[in-house]
Amino acid sequence: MSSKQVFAMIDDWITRGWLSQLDKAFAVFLHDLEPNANQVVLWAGALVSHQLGRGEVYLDLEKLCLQPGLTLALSSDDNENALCLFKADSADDWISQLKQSVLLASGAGSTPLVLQNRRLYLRRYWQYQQTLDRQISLRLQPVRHQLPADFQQTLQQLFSENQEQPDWQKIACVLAMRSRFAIITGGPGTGKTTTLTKLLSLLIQLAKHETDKPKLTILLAAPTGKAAARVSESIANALEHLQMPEEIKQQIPKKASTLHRMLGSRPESRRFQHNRHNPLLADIVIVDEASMIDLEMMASLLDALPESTQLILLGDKDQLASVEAGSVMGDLCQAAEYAAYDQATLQWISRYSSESLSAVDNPGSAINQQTVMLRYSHRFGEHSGIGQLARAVNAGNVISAQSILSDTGTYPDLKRLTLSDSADTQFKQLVLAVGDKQSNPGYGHYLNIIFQQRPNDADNYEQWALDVLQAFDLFQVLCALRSGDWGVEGLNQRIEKWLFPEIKNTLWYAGRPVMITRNDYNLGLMNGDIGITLPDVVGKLRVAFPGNENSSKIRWVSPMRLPDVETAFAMTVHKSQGSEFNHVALILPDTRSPVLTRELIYTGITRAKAHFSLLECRGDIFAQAIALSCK
Ligand SMILES: Nc1ncnc2c1ncn2[C@@H]1O[C@H](COP(=O)(O)OP(=O)(O)OP(=O)(O)O)[C@@H](O)[C@H]1O
Repeated sequence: MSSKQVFAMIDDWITRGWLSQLDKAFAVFLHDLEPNANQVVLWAGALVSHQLGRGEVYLDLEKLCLQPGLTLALSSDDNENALCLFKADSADDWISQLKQSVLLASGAGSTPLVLQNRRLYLRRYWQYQQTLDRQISLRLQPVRHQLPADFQQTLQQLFSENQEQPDWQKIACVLAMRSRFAIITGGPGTGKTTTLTKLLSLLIQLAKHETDKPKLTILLAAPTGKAAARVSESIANALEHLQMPEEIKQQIPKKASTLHRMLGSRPESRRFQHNRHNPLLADIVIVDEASMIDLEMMASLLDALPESTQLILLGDKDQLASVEAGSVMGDLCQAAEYAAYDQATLQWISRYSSESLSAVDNPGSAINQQTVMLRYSHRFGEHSGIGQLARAVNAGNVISAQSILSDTGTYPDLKRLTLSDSADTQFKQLVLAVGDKQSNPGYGHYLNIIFQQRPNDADNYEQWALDVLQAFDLFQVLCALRSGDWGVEGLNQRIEKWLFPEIKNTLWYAGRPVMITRNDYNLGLMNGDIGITLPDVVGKLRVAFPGNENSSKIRWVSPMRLPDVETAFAMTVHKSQGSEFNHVALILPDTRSPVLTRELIYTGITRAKAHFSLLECRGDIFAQAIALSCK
């Protein structure tokens, strides 16, 4: 096939919606670099770019030849003919043709493509992966071969009230004392923050014992402002309930910053102020909501850490991966549920925690040895429909998930609605509901506060705005897609009309919630931050954003200074990561889509703290989504 024919086929794929102009542009770029490049190189370029666009950092050639439709997540059912091109070849055929090109190397160099273990990368992403592998493996070496004699007693005291058997929280602490890398994963309310607080108190005591260091430098971060605010709140809560000496409590950080702020972001640049030449000064760095971190950000973080810094990652491995390329947390936590510990790890656990775990037939990787999965949700007990539903979805158990959803007698925190059309009245009622924290709130609640509780005096303005922001957080409509009647765009238009029928041709109005869609370093507003448009003391519209992570003061911004925002009555599940709402209404579209996966449904459900409503236009989409996993 000539290059002209390849580009004609790529155009056909673009028409089908399978590839983008960006993917073609990358193939054209390769062709410009090597005009004689064979067709495999051009296709490989377009497909690596396509995979990156859907969050995959490499193209798996083996999988491509076996299951092209699935590997590339192509949306149509009639893709067989178009894909026979790939099925005819084996991965070895692809590799031997790729290796003839000057555009590809199997490691160091400057070629745009890198082939490693039958995986094809863009060089930049291969480098990120190298940084990640190297920096993590450095930290996996044990730094302690034994712990002080009185350590066990301190540990027993800290965990004396825990009822779980085995006590995974205790095991997580013991393992994290061994080396400079640890992962603590678990669903919502499994005690990640509580465990972290206890772990930090142990590490502070240990450092005092080992080095008599007066104070450890501990940094706490999360990928978004909202996630940083949540972890700060959880740590403050945990510290309130834990018994430990005041001098230790004082060393535990109470405020998290965003990763961007911690690393020192620079306007209009992907690079950070902190890197290997200007490392962060920290003994311990903790990152919460680590499932939201993409490969580039994780590589930047690791690049900025001195070798001696201990890194602790917390998060829920079963949540959706970041929107950007690379499901780092999911990859690092592979097989975490099997607790595939080797003999050395089992001995360490039993020696210091007195927990005895059974040996497994196939012990896992070095990363597995430093990973602990917390399994018992202290927030969603056995009677919580949200907890039960999340577990069934996560296990891919369609029958159980369906029956939990239908059993509203047993689980009053769940609701399931089948929508007749886009103007369904039940949906409208749910959105308009006033409710309050206890009953199912809709958007009527925050609007009541705006229009009925607006203070007459300037003194109470700040508090009123805080109340509005908190009330808006009680309810959120989530959806899977951006476009279409059931995507962010269609839903935002409809909900706006329902709530503000009198508003016409006006972009800005009192009550409009907006989400930032692009980092604005000058204003200190990050992609995903949400603000509400409110009239200020003299009636002029301004947008109220919660204070940044180190302050609880409202940040008032003029709408004129916010070019990159969109209305936020509905947001994608992806954008909702790191946030929680009392009531979540998850709307599934009326057509199948490769983005509708088990991880998306699980993430949507677990954003709900007290009430979860599933809104469907077609009965089969929920079951199909649960059956499809990103893993
Ligand atoms: N072992 C335990 N026994 C009893 N209650 C616990 C235990 N561990 C945690 N909790 C309680 O469960 C609740 C959730 O704990 P925590 O905030 O640590 O969980 P998390 O996994 O960090 O939650 P999130 O997913 O929201 O970040 C808190 O009220 C905490 O006090």
